[in-house]
Amino acid sequence: MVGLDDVFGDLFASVDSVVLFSPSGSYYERFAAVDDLDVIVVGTENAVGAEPFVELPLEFEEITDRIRFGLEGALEQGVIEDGDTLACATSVFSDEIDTVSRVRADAEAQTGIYDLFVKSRADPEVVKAVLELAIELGKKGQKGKPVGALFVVGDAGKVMNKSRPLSYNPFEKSHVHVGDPIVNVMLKEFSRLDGAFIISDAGKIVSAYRYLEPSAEGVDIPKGLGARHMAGGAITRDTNAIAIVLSESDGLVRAFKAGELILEVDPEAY
Ligand SMILES: Nc1ncnc2c1ncn2[C@@H]1O[C@H](COP(=O)(O)OP(=O)(O)OP(=O)(O)O)[C@@H](O)[C@H]1O
Ligand SMILES: [Mn+2]
Repeated sequence: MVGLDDVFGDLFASVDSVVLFSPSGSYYERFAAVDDLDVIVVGTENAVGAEPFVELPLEFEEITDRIRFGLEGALEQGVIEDGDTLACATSVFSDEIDTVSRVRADAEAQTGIYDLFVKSRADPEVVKAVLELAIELGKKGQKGKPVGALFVVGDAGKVMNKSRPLSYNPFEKSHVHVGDPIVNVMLKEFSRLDGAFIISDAGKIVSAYRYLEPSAEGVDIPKGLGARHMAGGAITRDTNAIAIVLSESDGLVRAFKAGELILEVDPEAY
């Protein structure tokens, strides 16, 4: 195996920082002990008490999403710089770190996936809860049948002004919040019905059954997506809300912000 270290060593030669994705404590300690090495930890929680730490809103199954999100967050937090070369160490096949990717941080290529959570008007926990709900709904369907759903999160007053009721609002006088298990059951139940759910910055369910009437001018969403996605995308251009859409037809969960598609995940992968 002579020379193998040299060849694979190129992967981490002269990197600016090492980015560890959800390392175990002992794994992290080994890196932290190396002199003059910038180590950044990325994960859904800071189990190793690392500094700097970049929080992931969910454990992206796709390694490219995971790394992209982590690096966008690290750029936003100023712990790496545009053009830095990074060795990103993550797990693909097991719970342990088994893969290293050499990646250059590119501020130009930002997808906005980090901003979606952290820089949205809505509380990141709320965005996370809605995304998880949409993924769960996509995975299981409703009573075994695929369902679609549209959640508009944040800037609820303005969203209400740009929409109208399709039916009586079951959340009219209630003060319930997304993330509460009982509320999630209700949301799943109501997802069979038409229209959008409107959720406030703090996660309060403001309304179900809303028909969105945003101006679709200047909205650039991929061709082939229908009215639900168009309405969801467009409302995020017209307001400071974000939209999380579960497609009944292709089963994917998509997130829109500022009129653009930011994130696409396959619930089956979670
Ligand atoms: N403007 C709107 N506001 C709220 N909900 C809407 C709006 N337009 C469509 N919908 C909802 O989306 C549902 C599906 O519509 P459509 O098939 O055109 O959308 P789609 O983008 O193709 O979504 P899917 O991938 O789930 O089929 C409608 O039955 C309706 O409940
Ligand atoms: Mn459709």
